[in-house]
Amino acid sequence: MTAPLAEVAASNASLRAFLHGLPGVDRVGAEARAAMLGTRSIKTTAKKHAIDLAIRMLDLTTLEGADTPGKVRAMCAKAVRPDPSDPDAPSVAAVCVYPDLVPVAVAALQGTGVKVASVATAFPSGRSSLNVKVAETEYAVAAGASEVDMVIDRGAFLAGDYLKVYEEIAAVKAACAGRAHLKVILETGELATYDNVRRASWLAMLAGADFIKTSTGKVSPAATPAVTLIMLEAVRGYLKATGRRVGVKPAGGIRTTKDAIKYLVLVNETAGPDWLDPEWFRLGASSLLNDLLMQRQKLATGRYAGPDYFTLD
Ligand SMILES: O=C[C@H](O)COP(=O)(O)O
Repeated sequence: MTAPLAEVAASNASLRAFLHGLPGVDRVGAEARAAMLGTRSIKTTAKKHAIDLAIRMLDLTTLEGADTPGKVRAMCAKAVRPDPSDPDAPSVAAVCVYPDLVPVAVAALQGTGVKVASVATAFPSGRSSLNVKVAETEYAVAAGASEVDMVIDRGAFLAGDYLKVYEEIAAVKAACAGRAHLKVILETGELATYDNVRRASWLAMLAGADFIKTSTGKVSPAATPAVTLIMLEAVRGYLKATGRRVGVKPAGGIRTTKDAIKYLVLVNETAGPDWLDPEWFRLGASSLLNDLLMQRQKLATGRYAGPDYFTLD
């Protein structure tokens, strides 16, 4: 980190000065660029590659109060071998579950290479004490989660208490103890402005985020191309300023292959092709995988399998 950036978190005033000194987002320009990139068509040969890449980048997610060990085990089986009729179909990157289901997912995925991500820090609201948030993170990591998806304290952020948000992220990062990657969920649907999305992205990265993630999937709007564009610009700028690469994860409401491919185009054109890797880009989704598999099979055979061919997402 350059010297001035290292000093940014010395106080709330210095954080505020830095974050409010970032260039303002041109809302109309960002939305127009995201929309324009969304209309790019790609060749059929590239489409097969894009679908496989999207599967490899997928954080297959279930975050429901009604989740059961059986549901998580079934999801893990699907994560490893999404299409039982095609051994060449790639596995997803990770499954994402609530902390108490981490042991179930870890047992089911042992030796497969599919990672286990746990939400933490009083997901989705983030309303609890720091002690509880840190304890929940420690619990998930001790249970074997190799990725932690935390939420920021949006109340503190919107009240201008940037230092509180920074210190919380840093404490959760410390609780990951070098054993888990930290994804920081900004919950962009609650941040009110694109300028705030840019500020929250930088704040999370300064505090140690390995990934910045758009949304919990519990708030509308969730991921949008324009918000993701702003976050991709932020990670590109942060790499330039510090030499450290941070990943990006749009999540929530991504349900179709068409949408997934739009995000891949956005990554390629905004952050650059170095981010086109599951190490640096993920798609968080509970019900995208079946559409990717159906489109994949359509490309291979020329026809769609019936909608009930694949097990339910
Ligand atoms: O992190 C992922 C999201 O919670 C999934 O949201 P979704 O159910 O809208 O796909």
